[in-house]
Amino acid sequence: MKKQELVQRIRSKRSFLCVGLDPDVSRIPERFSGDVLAFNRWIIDQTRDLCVAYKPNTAFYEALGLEGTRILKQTIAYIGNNHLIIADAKRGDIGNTSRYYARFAFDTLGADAITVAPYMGADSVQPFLEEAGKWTILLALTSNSGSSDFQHALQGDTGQPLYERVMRTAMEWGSTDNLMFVCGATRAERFGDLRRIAPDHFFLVPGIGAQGGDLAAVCTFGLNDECGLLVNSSRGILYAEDPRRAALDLQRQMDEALKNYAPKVFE
Ligand SMILES: O=c1ccn([C@@H]2O[C@H](COP(=O)(O)O)[C@@H](O)[C@H]2O)c(=O)[nH]1
Repeated sequence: MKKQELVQRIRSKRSFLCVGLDPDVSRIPERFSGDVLAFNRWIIDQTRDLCVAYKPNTAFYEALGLEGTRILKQTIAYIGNNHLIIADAKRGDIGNTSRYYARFAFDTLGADAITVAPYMGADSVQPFLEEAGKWTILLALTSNSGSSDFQHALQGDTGQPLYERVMRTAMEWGSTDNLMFVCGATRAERFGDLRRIAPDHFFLVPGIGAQGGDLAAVCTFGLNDECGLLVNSSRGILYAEDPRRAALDLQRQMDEALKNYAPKVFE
């Protein structure tokens, strides 16, 4: 899905919600009898009109063995072509291996985007960026507490935090049409800075809901004239008493935020 199409979908749905599909068999309602695919289909049916993206985290499927890969592929097929599908796999290896990670995510699974770790540098990220019409979503400032171990560390030569160096360097590898950044909602105080570094790139923002991130602050400082945000919620929707209601609450907050902070999206 091209950026213009994504922005058009955000505009018409008045939503930049990404629903995380992280099925935990021990938390799926009993009536599904552990049938993960049936649960995923139900969640998708409940949320289709309220979100613009789905993000299955591959860990939850890999843990189910061969059957998990089948479920993931069928889930992606069930979503269809009208949503951006992000394989949250946080890959990255020597170039030759990254090429096969890309092939798995884009060709075997049918995803539109994949999350990638930047640690191994340019040649580890390039094979993902080379895939025409696909998105690479690079970890910049993650939502977990351990993100301060490395990502905030100031770089001796420039005095920039590492996440800034990652973003500025990667912006030379990719463009606003094939590269996004993961920026955690639990780091909302940094969103002004993140937006200054990358004014025109989309950010994938996990960390609201179960991790306690601040959606309002993310929107205030993170929205740009094309929206520029995909905000993810996984457990906060999947295991809510009423998943549709939980998604609708978020969509309404997003609609308000777009009107207040990004009215140009509608022009
Ligand atoms: O910095 C990051 C990067 C990825 N994630 C992933 O997003 C979802 C969040 O799930 P919630 O249940 O909404 O907390 C999950 O798949 C994480 O692995 C992240 O949280 N932070």
